[in-house]
Amino acid sequence: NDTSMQHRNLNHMTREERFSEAMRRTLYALKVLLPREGWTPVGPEMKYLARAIKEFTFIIHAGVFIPCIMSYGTNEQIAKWFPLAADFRIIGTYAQTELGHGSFLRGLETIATYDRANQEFIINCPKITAMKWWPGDMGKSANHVLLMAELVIDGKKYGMHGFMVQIRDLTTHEPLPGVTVGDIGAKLSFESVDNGFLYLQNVRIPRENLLSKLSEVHPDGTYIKKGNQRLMYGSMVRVRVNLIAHEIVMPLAKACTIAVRYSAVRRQGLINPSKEEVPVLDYVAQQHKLLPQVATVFMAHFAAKQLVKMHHDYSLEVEKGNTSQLPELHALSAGMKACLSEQGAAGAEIVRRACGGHGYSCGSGLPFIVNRMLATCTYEGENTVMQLQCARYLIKCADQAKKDKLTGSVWYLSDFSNMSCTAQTFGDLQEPSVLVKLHERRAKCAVQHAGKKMQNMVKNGTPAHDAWNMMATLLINAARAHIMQYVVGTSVTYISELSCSASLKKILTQLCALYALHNINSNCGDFVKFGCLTSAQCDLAQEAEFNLLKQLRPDAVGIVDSFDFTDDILQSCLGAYDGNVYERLFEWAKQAPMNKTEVHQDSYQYLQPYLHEGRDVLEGRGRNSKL
Ligand SMILES: CC/C=C\C/C=C\C/C=C\C/C=C\C/C=C\CCCC(=O)SCCNC(=O)CCNC(=O)[C@H](O)C(C)(C)COP(=O)(O)OP(=O)(O)OC[C@H]1O[C@@H](n2cnc3c(N)ncnc32)[C@H](O)[C@@H]1OP(=O)(O)O
Ligand SMILES: Cc1cc2nc3c(=O)[nH]c(=O)nc-3n(C[C@H](O)[C@H](O)[C@H](O)COP(=O)(O)OP(=O)(O)OC[C@H]3O[C@@H](n4cnc5c(N)ncnc54)[C@H](O)[C@@H]3O)c2cc1C
Repeated sequence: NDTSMQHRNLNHMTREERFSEAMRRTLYALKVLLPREGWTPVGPEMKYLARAIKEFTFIIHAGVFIPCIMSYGTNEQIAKWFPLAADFRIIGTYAQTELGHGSFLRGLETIATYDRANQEFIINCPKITAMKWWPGDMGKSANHVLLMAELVIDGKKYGMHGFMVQIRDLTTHEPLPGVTVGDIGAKLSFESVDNGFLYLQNVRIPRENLLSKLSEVHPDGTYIKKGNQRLMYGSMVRVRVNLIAHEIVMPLAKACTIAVRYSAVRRQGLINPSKEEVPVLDYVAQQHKLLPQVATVFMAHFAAKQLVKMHHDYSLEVEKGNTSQLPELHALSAGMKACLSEQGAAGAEIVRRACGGHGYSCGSGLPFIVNRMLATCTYEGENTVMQLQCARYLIKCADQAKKDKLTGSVWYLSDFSNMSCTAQTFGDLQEPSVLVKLHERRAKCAVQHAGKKMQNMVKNGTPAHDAWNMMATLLINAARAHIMQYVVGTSVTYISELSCSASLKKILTQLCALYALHNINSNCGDFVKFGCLTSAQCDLAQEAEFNLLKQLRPDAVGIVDSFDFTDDILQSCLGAYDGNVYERLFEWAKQAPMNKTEVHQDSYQYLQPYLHEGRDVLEGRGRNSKL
């Protein structure tokens, strides 16, 4: 209810207005509303902030830069930089991606050369492709960057390391000498974020600015490794784990809220010719578009909670020096981020499209969500690259499963029990245990299939790297299958262990079954090819899904209302709680800057001569046109 937090109509603002408004609101929220003592930008408050603010700034500062200080800094470095960053007295970003490289980190070209005489690192972008490009908050906001660069000592390369580099003056905010920095221009979304470019030429930083938890450089230039170097990639794992809730589950929940509420209000056409026009939500085709996406919100939420817990447990182990869980966590977080962002972004577009013309209006609030979710498929690890990382781990585990009993998320790869499906009715296929088994079997077969294909190619003389490249599509499918079985399995377990009312558990169980069946029906080729289901059972699976749509239809609005988004955060004429869609759309349109005058003078000057000629002809004064 604080008017300082109320969103003005973003669509009627320029990009620069949105940039400064987002910064105003974010700082107001962080520095005025939150209790000063005790909170940190990576604490639970961020979840509520991210929920309450439609466009906030400092996502990378809070979600990546600060956690990196904690992950890569020594205790002294954390003590120096964390308080400054947590209190926004320095603003940072995570500068890793370059104009020429984003996925292949070993190809990054920015160099940090150690200058023993002065005990400094000299930072250079040797050519244009080495320029840092994309980091959020970097164009105009950040005055520091956590720069990921190749460490070089006496001509020898030591790989990517993290360096704290100040890029702007803390008094004037002007770029420092050797620093060329700015905004990369208009993007598909994130209008309020100043993703930036950064060209560094002979910028000197103290030796102490190498974040040295995992490695350090002594004054004489001696390089010391201090831990598992793969932890250097740890910040990316954390962001992949965290962004699922913030950037996939929550936006999809907003989109579903808008689309389901609108579909309950919008009457269009007849089902029974003798009755009145129906709400489009009564069309099974509409239910088939919307309700599986509502189910995805819940299942992705449950699976993400499990992944966050796994990451938390892993972090405690790393503190004790045990990094044994890292390979599985990397594979799972990479696969989950890729597959759920793919599903979420596609799902948001499906529900937007289900709202017809008004879904194409920015007044619906849906284009904002769809465009922003599209970015989740690219940042923090491009999806294809992440799915292949996940597949790399699965293929290794499948080989190991031939001799060892596997545990963790890949345990099913060493499950050689009879997994044939005996379902005779569509009710059998709504059983959670049956759905879990089906997904495990499909995933196991998909991984083995990809592995077998590559082995056969190598046996026939194909180099392993070429076999990998040629089978990439099968490997990506295996990664998707693995994640789907993980999401279904963790969700079934989570719901079964949830202490809640029987009626709520019934709805959640139905949603879980709907998610699993929708996945089966969307990938039935795999389920038949791998012998998981017969063709007749595939028919039953479709029947089972349609039956669940019918069962869930009466509760559809109640379910999305449970996401509890305010009208202010939805910013949607279609999804407002009162359902007054048409009045809201009309009011919204009238506020458009285009309508601040009845005649748009700038364009009228071009039209005027022709209009006056038309007027004269119609009033009998003008000459007939040549046409
Ligand atoms: C007010 C604010 C309010 C709210 C904010 C708060 C919170 C918000 C929450 C989150 C933020 C939300 C949104 C953020 C928005 C935008 C953020 C975007 C930021 C970015 O995009 S940062 C840049 C991201 N870039 C990448 O992800 C690069 C991807 N590429 C790579 O990771 C690597 O290049 C690679 C893995 C593809 C290949 O690396 P490589 O060549 O070195 O490795 P190999 O493939 O040869 O494998 C070697 C070996 O290493 C293992 N490995 C690889 N990666 C990892 C890892 N990350 N962890 C552990 N192990 C890893 C791999 O498995 C191999 O092992 P093996 O045993 O040899 O098989
Ligand atoms: C909104 C947004 C915010 C961002 N914020 C940040 C940030 O704060 N900090 C930061 O450092 N970066 C940031 N990024 C950059 C982001 O991390 C990179 O865009 C991402 O890692 C992909 O790298 P790239 O763009 O260079 O694509 P490339 O790596 O060039 O990939 C291009 C395409 O090639 C294909 N491809 C690449 N490698 C392979 C492979 N091994 N196998 C098969 N196909 C492959 C894929 O289809 C891929 O889409 C942001 C990006 C966006 C869009």
